[in-house]
Amino acid sequence: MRQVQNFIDGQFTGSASGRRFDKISPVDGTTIASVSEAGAAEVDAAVQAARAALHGDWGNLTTDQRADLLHGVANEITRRFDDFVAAEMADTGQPHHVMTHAFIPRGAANFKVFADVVKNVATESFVMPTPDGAGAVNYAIRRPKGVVAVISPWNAPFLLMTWKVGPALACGNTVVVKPSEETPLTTALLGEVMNAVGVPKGVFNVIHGFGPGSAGELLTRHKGVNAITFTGETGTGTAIMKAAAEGIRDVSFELGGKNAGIVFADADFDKAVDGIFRSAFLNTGQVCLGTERVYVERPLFERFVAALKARVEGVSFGRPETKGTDYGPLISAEHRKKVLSYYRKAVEEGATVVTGGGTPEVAAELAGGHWVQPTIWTGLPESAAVIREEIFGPCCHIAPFDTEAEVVTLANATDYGLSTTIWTTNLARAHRLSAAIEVGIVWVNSWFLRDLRTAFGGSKQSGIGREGGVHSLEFYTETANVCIKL
Ligand SMILES: NC(=O)c1ccc[n+]([C@@H]2O[C@H](COP(=O)([O-])OP(=O)(O)OC[C@H]3O[C@@H](n4cnc5c(N)ncnc54)[C@H](O)[C@@H]3O)[C@@H](O)[C@H]2O)c1
Ligand SMILES: O=C/C=C/C=C(\O)C(=O)O
Repeated sequence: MRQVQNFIDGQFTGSASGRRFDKISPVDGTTIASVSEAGAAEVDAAVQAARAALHGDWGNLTTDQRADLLHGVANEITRRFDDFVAAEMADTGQPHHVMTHAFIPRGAANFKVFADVVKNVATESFVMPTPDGAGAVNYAIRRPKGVVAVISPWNAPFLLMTWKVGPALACGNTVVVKPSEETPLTTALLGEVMNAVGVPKGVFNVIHGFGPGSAGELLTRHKGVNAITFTGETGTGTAIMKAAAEGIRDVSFELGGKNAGIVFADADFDKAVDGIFRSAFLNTGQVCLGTERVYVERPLFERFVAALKARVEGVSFGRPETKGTDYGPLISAEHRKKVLSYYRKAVEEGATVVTGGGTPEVAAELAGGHWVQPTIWTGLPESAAVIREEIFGPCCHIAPFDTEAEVVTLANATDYGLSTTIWTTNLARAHRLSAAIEVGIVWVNSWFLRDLRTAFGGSKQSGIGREGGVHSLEFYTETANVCIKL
């Protein structure tokens, strides 16, 4: 049985309490690892180690030396690519191609891009006149914020954790990471990489456990934490923001979504079907940027529903490492129960179930896994629960629309504001809609294309702040202005 330990001050360690929890395979329900649950002693040791590193070897490095180390981390991740793929497949049950083409390559990229941003982005300066005519010069300096708590979710664990750790370390901070209890493996593996590359001890720390009353809450309430970056459910964000208020700690939140996919009759039909299929069903629908509300211009509606149904019914379930598997399980029995409750609710509210709606036939050896059918609904009113609430599963509702104004109103009728995907060959219309839909991220004739230099984050209940490129510097550093009289 794989033993997963906390990683504190460069050492893998258990916990004073000896408490451990099981990591269950989403694929077949077997126990695949035993994980140490960090308590108050371990959380405090991790924060103290991070603090010491700030004032030790790490804090004494130049920006270029730090950037070189982070490029070394990226290179070591690449060298151990297969280890990270295997660990993340074990953690999530998601197919091999999802790991190799989408999620794991971003681990190295998230370190590389910010190592380069901190070296190449200028800080501002202004020369001002003064009454004596000699003038004064102002220039900005950036300092690390200090010890940053990183709390990450289970749906793309390595991508999402390194999306925060990369810029935090590039800016000179140190981190204490609390990965999701559902997916501890790749974050633990990154500790091995940090040691192998020679990142000073205490810079990168990992504590495992749960949220309320466990490592997550202990970390966010720890007075030695200077800032908190969190990705997860909106409700959890509320709890963490309350904890951050004690001691006035800055937060960066990437939260839930209920994203609209909009398909106009003039869209490239095959690309739109493929794009909506990916955005609704990739990672078994467990993608915050994914589409759960699809709106199709009426002349195309019937044809589009039939085409998406055919795509969905062609997926193959199976073990992630099995060649040809293109569809995995949900992360946990609890999440499966939640998604199936929405499947029932949709029928109670009068949905037409175009396909799916239940549990698929899988091989007997997989029967203990957290499998659900990919599902498409039509015929519901916009007030229906599956159209209002984030399900975070492989399902979407498709509704027809007639005018641009109508579909903008439909898309914006949500408390969330994360992302949208628009399919049309009329680019004037694409620009108009991109400005009108109240989200942080708009994709036109594409989905999940990511330039890591761009602003990334959600509006309304989907988040606070933007990360990406220079936007990450705004959160992971404190900017000071120096004014010198000439
Ligand atoms: N906006 C984005 O970029 C983005 C990306 C991925 C996932 N998400 C969202 O994340 C959710 C799915 O992930 P999840 O189920 O892991 O989210 P979650 O909120 O249940 O948990 C996320 C992390 O927070 C920890 N946590 C929970 N309660 C806590 C507390 N009170 N104090 C401190 N830590 C606490 C958990 O242990 C976990 O590590 C979905 O809502 C999805 O939309 C958003
Ligand atoms: O499930 C949500 C995926 C979020 C993706 C990112 O945060 C990213 O691409 O940086």
